[in-house]
Amino acid sequence: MASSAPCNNPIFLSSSSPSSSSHPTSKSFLFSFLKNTTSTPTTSLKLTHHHSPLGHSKRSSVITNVLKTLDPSQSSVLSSNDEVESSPLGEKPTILVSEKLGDAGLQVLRELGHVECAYNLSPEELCSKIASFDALIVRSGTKVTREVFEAAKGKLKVVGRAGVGIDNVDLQAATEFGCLVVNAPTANTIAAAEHGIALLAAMARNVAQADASMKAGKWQRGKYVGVSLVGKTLAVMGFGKVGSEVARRAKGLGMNVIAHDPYAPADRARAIGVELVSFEQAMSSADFISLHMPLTPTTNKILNDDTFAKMKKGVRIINVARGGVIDEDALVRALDSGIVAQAALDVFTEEPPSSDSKLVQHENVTVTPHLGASTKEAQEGVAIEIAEAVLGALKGELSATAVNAPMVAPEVLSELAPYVELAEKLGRLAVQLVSGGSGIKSVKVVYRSARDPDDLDTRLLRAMITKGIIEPISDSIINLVNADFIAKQKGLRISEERIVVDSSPELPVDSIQVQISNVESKFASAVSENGEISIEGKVKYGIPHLIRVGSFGVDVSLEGNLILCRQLDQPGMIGRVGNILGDHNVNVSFMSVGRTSRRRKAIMAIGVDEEPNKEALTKIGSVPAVEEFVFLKL
Ligand SMILES: NC(=O)c1ccc[n+]([C@@H]2O[C@H](COP(=O)([O-])OP(=O)(O)OC[C@H]3O[C@@H](n4cnc5c(N)ncnc54)[C@H](O)[C@@H]3O)[C@@H](O)[C@H]2O)c1
Ligand SMILES: O=C(O)[C@H](O)COP(=O)(O)O
Repeated sequence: MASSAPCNNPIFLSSSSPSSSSHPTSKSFLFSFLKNTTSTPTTSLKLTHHHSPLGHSKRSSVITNVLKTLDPSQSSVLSSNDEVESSPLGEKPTILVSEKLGDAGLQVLRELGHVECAYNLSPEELCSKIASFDALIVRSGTKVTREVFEAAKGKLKVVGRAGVGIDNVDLQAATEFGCLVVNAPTANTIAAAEHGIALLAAMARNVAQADASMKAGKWQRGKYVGVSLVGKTLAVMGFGKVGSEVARRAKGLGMNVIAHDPYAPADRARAIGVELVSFEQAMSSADFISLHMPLTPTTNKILNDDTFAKMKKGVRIINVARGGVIDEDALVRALDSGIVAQAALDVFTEEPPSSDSKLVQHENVTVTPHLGASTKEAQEGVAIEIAEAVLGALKGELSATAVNAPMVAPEVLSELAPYVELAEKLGRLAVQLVSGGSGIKSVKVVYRSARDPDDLDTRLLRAMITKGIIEPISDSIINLVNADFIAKQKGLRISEERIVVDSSPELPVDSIQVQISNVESKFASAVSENGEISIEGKVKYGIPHLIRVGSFGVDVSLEGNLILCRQLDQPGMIGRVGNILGDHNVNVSFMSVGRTSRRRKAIMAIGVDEEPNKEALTKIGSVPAVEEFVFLKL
């Protein structure tokens, strides 16, 4: 008899605007739900929140729907009003803040969570603490490595990066461990852009060097003659949020601004009078180069000996992005040779850099200790932005900044919520129909819908089917963050087919069919003519129903548990099986009979509230007309 593993971890459901893509400037929305855990009971949940694109009541109902689908007993923990009562075992989520965060953000966090601020932790100290926390909030100084996720032992649900760059978080490890990563991508944009401009102007006029000289008692007017900005060409490398704000300001200073960004829309550049150019063109024509791209494998050391060699002699470099985008040794060489006249750097490959760093000590280099985001305004803004994102993820709200979860638009999520339960239950049922020794390798999901195949976002449904299939047969906890990864890791290939059918286009999905091929079934009748285990379900009146098993049509709501029984179609069968269940105090909730033709083979699908004991099941099996049966937990 198959049984389902307890679902004891958060389920993250995420969403974003339909136009969202991996482009960093796209607006995206995360919808997540912290499901009760066996060890960490239901959290007190509050549904007032700030920037959700869904109206409050609509959001609540979506969340409630998804809650119901995941665990009907949980639906009562949410109401449309502010603070919702905890379950009797309820406790607040625990949040570790490992770097200085603005007070306003801490206040927001403390309203709903237990917050511990522990700064300057060594990697070992972080690892030893992390297993007690549901969420971790960091800035750029904390390395959230694979070891941290391992040490968290499944407890850590969200990492919040209070800022933009997530290069200090091991995203792959986070995804593998089903941990959501959110960032605060907008609140420090202006601060970073202003710092870039401050460095540009300070460098051009030798402000830092002149200041140090005067403080050393000197008066060196001749030594610190600068260069003018007006009319000079500035190449903005990375035309995202910060880059475009720098460009806008540089235009105001009378500079000729060009930009290189393979992903930036030309109309945005045109709108502020910036010409988008190739990398080579930017390198060869700029008097000033300002870096504003993320640190990725592609941008790592993107400025190196080769690229410096292509620059105009006497070029000036500004970096408020990430130290790693410059080969720092190559920069020292370029400064020494005069290719680069000056550099102004806020960020370094290693932070803090060593005190004898040739780069930091270079007389033509102006440095600041990663201060780009460090204005009072930006820090308060970032703190609030990340506090909201983390709490949103923990308490089941739409959140704007998921970094490692697939995005599904909120309106799509709202539509799909009832199908989420159906998808998971079909996965859960299908896997229980596979006989013990069979390894599942290939699953096909067929969505029947009146809509055009391009008009149906199935990622959420696929994740839930994966969850339903994998969780009962492994100790993996599946959520939207890690579903595809774990499926791949387990060698499970999930393919999808969308069939346009003549039904209501109002409904996103008419029915979902799950087929598992190349396996044996413990219930032979679940095998279709094509030789695969096949079950199909649909949502009726908001409730998931099983409508087909193999080639037998049935109609039973997917609630409680299910007995599938194939028998010779003859009178009295419902009564006999019903009596056995009744004698063993098992309540029948639904019953449906599907048959091939009169008095031939039939399938009884019986919904039961309780799990029948072994004796009851043996008695059902010994009813002479019963040819096979299976008990399935939903
Ligand atoms: N110094 C600081 O304190 C500070 C503050 C904020 C942001 N930052 C850093 O600034 C950078 C930009 O931040 P943002 O908020 O503008 O991010 P963003 O995501 O809005 O913009 C980054 C842009 O870089 C582009 N890009 C990606 N790869 C590129 C490549 N190979 N060549 C050219 N462009 C490329 C992207 O298309 C995007 O438009 C990030 O590295 C961030 O970490 C630093
Ligand atoms: O990526 C960022 O947001 C900036 O580099 C800011 O980093 P910080 O939070 O460590 O100041």
